[in-house]
Amino acid sequence: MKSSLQQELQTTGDFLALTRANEWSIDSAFSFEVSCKKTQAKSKVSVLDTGIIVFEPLDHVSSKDIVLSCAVHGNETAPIEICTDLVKQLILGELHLQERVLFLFGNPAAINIGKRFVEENLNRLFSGAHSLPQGDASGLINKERHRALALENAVRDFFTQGSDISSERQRYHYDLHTAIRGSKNDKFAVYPFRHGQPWKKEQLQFMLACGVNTILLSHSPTTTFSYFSSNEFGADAFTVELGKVRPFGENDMANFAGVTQTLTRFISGEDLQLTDYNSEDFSIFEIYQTINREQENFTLHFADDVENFTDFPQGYLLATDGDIEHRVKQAGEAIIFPNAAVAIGQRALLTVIPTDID
Ligand SMILES: O=C(O)CCC(=O)N[C@@H](CCC(=O)O)C(=O)O
Ligand SMILES: [Zn+2]
Repeated sequence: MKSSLQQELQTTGDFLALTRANEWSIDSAFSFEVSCKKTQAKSKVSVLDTGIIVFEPLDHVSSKDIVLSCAVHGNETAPIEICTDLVKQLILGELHLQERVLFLFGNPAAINIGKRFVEENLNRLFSGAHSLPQGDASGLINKERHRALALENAVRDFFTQGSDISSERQRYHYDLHTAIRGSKNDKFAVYPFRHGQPWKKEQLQFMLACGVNTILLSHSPTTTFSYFSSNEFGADAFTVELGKVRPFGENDMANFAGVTQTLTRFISGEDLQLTDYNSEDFSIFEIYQTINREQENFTLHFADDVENFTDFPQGYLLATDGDIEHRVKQAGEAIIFPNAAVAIGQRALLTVIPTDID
């Protein structure tokens, strides 16, 4: 017998509503079949937990396992709207499903309060960090830590089950975010550390098709979600920043048409219409300084409305952390993700310098 959750979901396709109504878990998982109204292809839809839903083609063998995540930070609404819309189209049979897709709505309770997180920043809890004491949250067992573990398990199961279907598969994880500040480059992506493996031009071409022409290359392991999937499962993974944090309904979705269109084509197996790689199409940076807040008394020495990718002269004092001064070391060094209010021990600022991948 269908549960009321299932009935509601199959009628409305509104997975965000189900997710928001169940902040940390649902009573029991459920699954059902849908047929695409255009192609008649059948898919299996499995709701594994709140905010965790898998779509799997039933009529053909797929070759890609795609993870699309949003709301790892609860107030980053544009990605939530994009994923909600894709999920709705799939549930209502309006979009052909070619590949296996796992959608994750990371932090439903944080969505409900319109905040980045409830107790602890979820995107600092992956690769097992949920089980380690860290920063001023040392020793805490909170719901975000449980959620990080649940999300890790969902990704692990999804990729592992894919390998049972066929051996030659490609894995992807695009973790969709928005930046707290405005950015000179409105859409950009963090390419997690690849431990010396080459940066993939084809992935940058995919980003470009999404309207993302600015890439930050990371040179060290992090506890972010995209690094987890890249490092542990060999997925092509990015943290993708789509504009600036705004409340639901205030996003200019036309600004994200490239992302929506490219993700739609990707999951439905249409030609992605990627252009040939041309370095001039991109602004590529490498992460140069990672400045953590280590002291109670941490100050940034620029205004709150200074945008991401603003550069400062060599020697400029960017931040003081107690007695420690953090200054610009190189001409062209620019700031990303400044946030003086992070927990002690966490990243308060990145700097980047221009580079290329040739
Ligand atoms: O704008 C900001 O300050 C933060 C936006 C955001 O949530 N960014 C991610 C980036 C993750 C990564 O480095 O891959 C984060 O800080 O978690
Ligand atoms: Zn975010």
